[in-house]
Amino acid sequence: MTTRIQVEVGKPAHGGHCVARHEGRAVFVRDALPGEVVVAEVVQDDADARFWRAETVEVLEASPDRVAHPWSDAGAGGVGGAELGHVALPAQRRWKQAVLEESFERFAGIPFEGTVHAAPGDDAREGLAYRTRVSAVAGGDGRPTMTVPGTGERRTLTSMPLATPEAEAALMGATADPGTRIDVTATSTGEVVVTTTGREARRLWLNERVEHSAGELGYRVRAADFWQVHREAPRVLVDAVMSRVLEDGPVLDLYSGAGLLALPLAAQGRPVVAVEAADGGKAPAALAANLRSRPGAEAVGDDVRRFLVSAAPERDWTQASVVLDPPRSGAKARNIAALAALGAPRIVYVACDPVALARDTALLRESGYDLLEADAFDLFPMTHHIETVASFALR
Ligand SMILES: C[S@@+](CC[C@H](N)C(=O)[O-])C[C@H]1O[C@@H](n2cnc3c(N)ncnc32)[C@H](O)[C@@H]1O
Repeated sequence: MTTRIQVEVGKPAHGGHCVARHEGRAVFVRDALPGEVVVAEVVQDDADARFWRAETVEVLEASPDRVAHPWSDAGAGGVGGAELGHVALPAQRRWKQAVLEESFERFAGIPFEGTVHAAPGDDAREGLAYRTRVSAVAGGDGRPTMTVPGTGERRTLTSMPLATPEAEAALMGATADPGTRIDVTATSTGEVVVTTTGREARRLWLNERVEHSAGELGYRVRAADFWQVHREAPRVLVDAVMSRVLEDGPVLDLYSGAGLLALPLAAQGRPVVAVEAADGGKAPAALAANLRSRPGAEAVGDDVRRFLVSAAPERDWTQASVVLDPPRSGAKARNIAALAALGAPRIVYVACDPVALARDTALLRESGYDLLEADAFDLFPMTHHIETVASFALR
């Protein structure tokens, strides 16, 4: 039997839901907006649970920020991947601003004073047509499907409007053996590829171009390599990092992927050490390819933790800028401690998770760094994700 409750919806929480209260218990409600009154179906109603999760099934009093979901396959009861589609685009940014402010207040103990900026062109495209990478799983008839959150049910896609038109067309035209993952990559140079195995994706070399404030750069990237998803993200993040590192001196780029952030710094002729573990400790192929012709730039295939405690202390980083772009879980205590021990005067932290950033901010502050500023970029419209760039100075 399912439990339905009527709740007044409170503020947004990290993860794409809003907080409500029911009989003294916190309930995380999806597909709702702050200030709304909704009927929600509880999806986890364990009597002992500290909090419940619930899905909106009826909106009794709608927020003025509620809009029709732009993707017919998603929204309440539909596939995941666009959990803020029912929220007007400016209100999505206010939502993310509120999450950042709360994360900093709770986990960093200081206010978040930045702003959530739209990526260039997103307002004109209404927050759609931005993803250059999309993935799905082939259903029973071979066509692309995505999962309905919390159910495990797979639905065949009829469209994917978050993707660029080229990526959407490739995804919708793709078929594969049932159960196979389908990955679409549409590069900035017009290449569009569909891969269905990791082996194939590791063999397929592609070309990206990034036009940033200080010039234009070409990158070699395999379909399997990490590359920023939003069509404008490479440019936005390169500019954000370049304006925050020290004007000169060496750079240590940790979690460097294919070298998106390392290459423009190496192109300035400064010594760059870039560390990436994607190729399992072997030379990271894309990173090495992108830094090959840059004297003074080094591509290191290693785990960041291992590098920080073994190779890094043998060098002098006291004039260096560290660029840190960890996965969603953040850098965490042991990495922050090892990093702080290097004594680099500047750290530029690119974060895809506001709570992880706020926790790491607290750790950096305890380890002798001051937060200079932090600013945010809405590089994942229609979702709860947000990219934040923060800079820290050694006290
Ligand atoms: C968020 S991506 C950033 C990549 C790059 N800075 C960019 O913007 O394209 C994080 C990268 O860290 C790598 N990574 C994750 N855990 C790692 C670890 N423990 N050591 C080294 N690299 C790691 C991943 O393979 C991924 O390429």
